[in-house]
This record gives sequence, structure tokens and C-alpha cells, in this order.
Amino acid sequence: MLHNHSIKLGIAPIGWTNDDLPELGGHIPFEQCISEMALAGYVGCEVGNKFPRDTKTLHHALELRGLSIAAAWFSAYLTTKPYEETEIAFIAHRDFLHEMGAKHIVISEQGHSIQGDLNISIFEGKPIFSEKEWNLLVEGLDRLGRLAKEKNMTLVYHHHMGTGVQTEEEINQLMKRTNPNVMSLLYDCGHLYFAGEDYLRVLQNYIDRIAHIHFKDVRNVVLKSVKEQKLSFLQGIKAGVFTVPGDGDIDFKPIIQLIAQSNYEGWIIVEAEQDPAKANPFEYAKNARQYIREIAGL
Ligand SMILES: O=C1C[C@@H](O)[C@H](O)[C@@H](O)C1=O
Ligand SMILES: [Co+2]
Repeated sequence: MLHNHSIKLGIAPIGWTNDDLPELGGHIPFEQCISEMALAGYVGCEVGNKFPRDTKTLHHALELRGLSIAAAWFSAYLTTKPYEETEIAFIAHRDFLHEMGAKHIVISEQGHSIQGDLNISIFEGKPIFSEKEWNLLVEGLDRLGRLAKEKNMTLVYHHHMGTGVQTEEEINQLMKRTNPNVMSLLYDCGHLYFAGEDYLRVLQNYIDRIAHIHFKDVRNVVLKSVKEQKLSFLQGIKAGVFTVPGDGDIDFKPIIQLIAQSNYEGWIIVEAEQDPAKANPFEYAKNARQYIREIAGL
């Protein structure tokens, strides 16, 4: 049970409006999204592209509903573009999050990523970083992590399907080559399960270095067809490979147990991108909230 831990439960806007696939939930207004998050019982969220960038306006809209910003995704291109380009965009992102009171910055290397490519089979086209690319990645992350620390914030790396850091072995490499004082890990059980990796071992091995958590569930039956039909990541999303905790095939109880045995504090974010026309985001958000209350006492 997690009730003695300093953990806050938030939800990502991606179940309402999907930034990677704008046709999913493109019609759902920002105010509806955040009102439903609050009504479903969450106290925070990440940032979607419908969110106003003016921090005063955003702050007011969230405060009215008892929500705060936990973190937000940043796409890095350290392996494919000059470092300075990533740094300029990162500083703007960091400063926006800092003004919003967030403590974590989610980062994912998108150089050579196929996660946004509708036509490449997700199980066939992922990049494998060369030694040179690994060096560019870890050197860049070190510099960006120090920039986060300047504002008393923590950089958290998001391993992700279709990228150069997808597998357990790639996470091990990343953890080995980076400084724990400068960069932490984001744990997303849905991505590890999708990738066929040992999601419990990763949690166990790195729990002391994990500083942000995404909870997403996976439907085995859809995962099977993603493999058989050689679907891309986004085709898989449209077909419903992801859902909220409690609705899919991941057993969250041992995950909760490992977190409960640790000193983890911070956010757990329910993040379940699926088609809102098929899965009403408010209803699924409420169901996930109830499920987490039942299994985690949170
Ligand atoms: O944290 C995430 C952010 C999304 O944009 C991404 O594609 C999703 O799968 C995810 O885990
Ligand atoms: Co995630």
C-alpha cells in the first residue's frame, strides 16, 4: 500500500487529445480535459498541446480545479542535430515548467525514432545506437541534466518504443553511462511490457534512480495483432494497444508492492493513449482512479 508514501496521483491529457495523433480527440476542449481530470480525482497532470503556454492563464485554469503540473515531455535530438539546437529548445521548456512549479522534466531521445512513423512496423524498425551516438546522447544528457539542476529540477529519461532506448539492455546502458546525480529514470511499465521486457526487474533494479512514473496498461489481444500485422506504434495506439491500469493485462499489484517497499516519492501519472471515441476519457480516468485506490490505497 502506498498511503504512507509522499506520492501524488496525476493523469496525462493524452487520453483526451493525443499530440502524436491529432485526429484522436482533436475536438475535445482543454477546459473539458482538465475539468474531467479533477472530477475523476487526480491532483495533477502533464502538458498537452491544447494547454495555454501563458503560465498565468494556465496556472489560473489549473488552480481553479485543484490541479498542478507534474512534468512535461521534451523531445531531444542529441544523436542527429547539433547539441545547441536541443539546448535552446530545452531551456525554454525548462523555464516554462519551472514557472509552472514542476520539479521534473521528461526527456526522450527522438533522433532516428520511429515512434511517430505511421508506416514502419514498431517491432522491426527501431534504431540501435552506434557507439558514437551513445556518446552524443550521454554527453548531451549530462549537459541538459545540469541545466535542470540549475533550477532545482530533475531530468527524467523516458525509455520508449521505437527509440534507441527501448529494451532493458538499452536502459542498463543508459543508466551505466550517465551520472545519477544529474539524470534519473522515468519508469513506464506500458512501454516495457509492449517491448516484451521484464518490467518488474527494471523497476527493482532502478527504483532508487526512478524519479517519475507513468502507469499505462496493455491489451494483450491488440499487442498480438500489432505483431502479426506488423503495425506501427501509432497504428497500435489507434487499435487500442494501451489502456488505463486495471483494464488491460499488466498485473499492477507487484508494481505497487515494489514501489511500496522503496523510498519513492513524487508523481505517478496515469497515461493511457487510446481513441477517446472508443474509450471515454472521463470514464476511463475514473475507473483507473478507483482501481489504484483499491490496490494501492492511494
Ligand atoms: O510519455 C509518453 C508521451 C507520449 O507522447 C508518448 O508517445 C507515450 O507513449 C508516452 O509514454
Ligand atoms: Co509515458
